[in-house]
Amino acid sequence: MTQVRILIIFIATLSYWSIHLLTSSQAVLPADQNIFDVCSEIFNLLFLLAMLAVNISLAKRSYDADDGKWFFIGLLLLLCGHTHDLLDEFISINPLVISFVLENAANNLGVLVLTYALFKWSIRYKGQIKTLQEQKVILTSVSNKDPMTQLYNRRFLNDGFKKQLDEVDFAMQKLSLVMIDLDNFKSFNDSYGHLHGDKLIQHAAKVISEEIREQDFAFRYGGEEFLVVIEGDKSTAKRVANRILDTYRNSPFSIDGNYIHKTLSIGIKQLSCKLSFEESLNDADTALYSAKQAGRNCIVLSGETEQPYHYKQHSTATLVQL
Ligand SMILES: Nc1nc2c(ncn2[C@@H]2O[C@H](COP(=O)(O)OP(=O)(O)OP(=O)(O)O)[C@@H](O)[C@H]2O)c(=O)[nH]1
Repeated sequence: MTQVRILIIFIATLSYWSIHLLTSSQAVLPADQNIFDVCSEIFNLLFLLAMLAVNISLAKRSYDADDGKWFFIGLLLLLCGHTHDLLDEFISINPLVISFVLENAANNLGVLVLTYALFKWSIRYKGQIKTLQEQKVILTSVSNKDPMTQLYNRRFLNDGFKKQLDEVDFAMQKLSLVMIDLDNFKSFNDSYGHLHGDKLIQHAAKVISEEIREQDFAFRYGGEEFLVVIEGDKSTAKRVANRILDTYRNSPFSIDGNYIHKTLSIGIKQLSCKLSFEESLNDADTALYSAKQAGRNCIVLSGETEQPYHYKQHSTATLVQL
């Protein structure tokens, strides 16, 4: 809508000055061309009145009152000047100083005020665009993030992130997928309730965000499942995964003063040009499944020995303890 308004004002201003220049060139014509001057002045006046009407009608809608005021004053001044021009064809206005003020001062001041109004408007318009751009950034970030954990969501993974990965040459840049799942989360939920379950998911997300580096991306992949895309090969990914597992296990998390024993299972797959992203994701998921099968609380690297790397041997599968 604002663009349309700017276009209307621009075309109107351009037409006005084109007509004005064309008609004022008639001044060099002999006096018997007076009828032409009168017609052109009437045309100018009608044109200014039309612009005033547009201005008033815009002011009645959402048009900014301050900008509208300056456009209005500018147009009124021009109207004054041109009314004088028209009257000048029929009567001689005395004293001369009034004639001079009316014609020159009103016209020139009118142009000045209109220029000021346009300048002011363009600055405000630029400001509005900047605000809109900032709002767009905020909205994009909100729609890319999971509201519960503030990690990236699956929509961003599927829509934006995968497209970026298409352009990566995996021979040059090493990237790895780290799939993380909270162990025995169902029994935790059953024992402590969903609200505490949500808190534990948020806690895990916090640990993950704190343990990865700036260049890595963490997603909430499912309910209690996370995906981290690590910049680096599988051994770098393993180091980061180890850190996450270590910190998560040892981080304090208690309910009603009772310490909660908690662990994670992790599957790792390095991305390569031989496999699609989906296939690599599948492999990471399979590695995660192997980690679960191996008794949880461990890390499995896909495609290697499939032997789980146990951060610390944990004999029991029931990891929720008071
Ligand atoms: N509180 C809470 N629970 C969730 C959320 N999303 C999924 N869940 C629950 O997470 C549980 C996942 O259970 P399972 O898939 O059986 O996994 P698990 O119990 O962790 O077992 P393993 O993965 O084999 O260790 C289900 O009971 C879901 O209802 C969530 O946002 N909040």
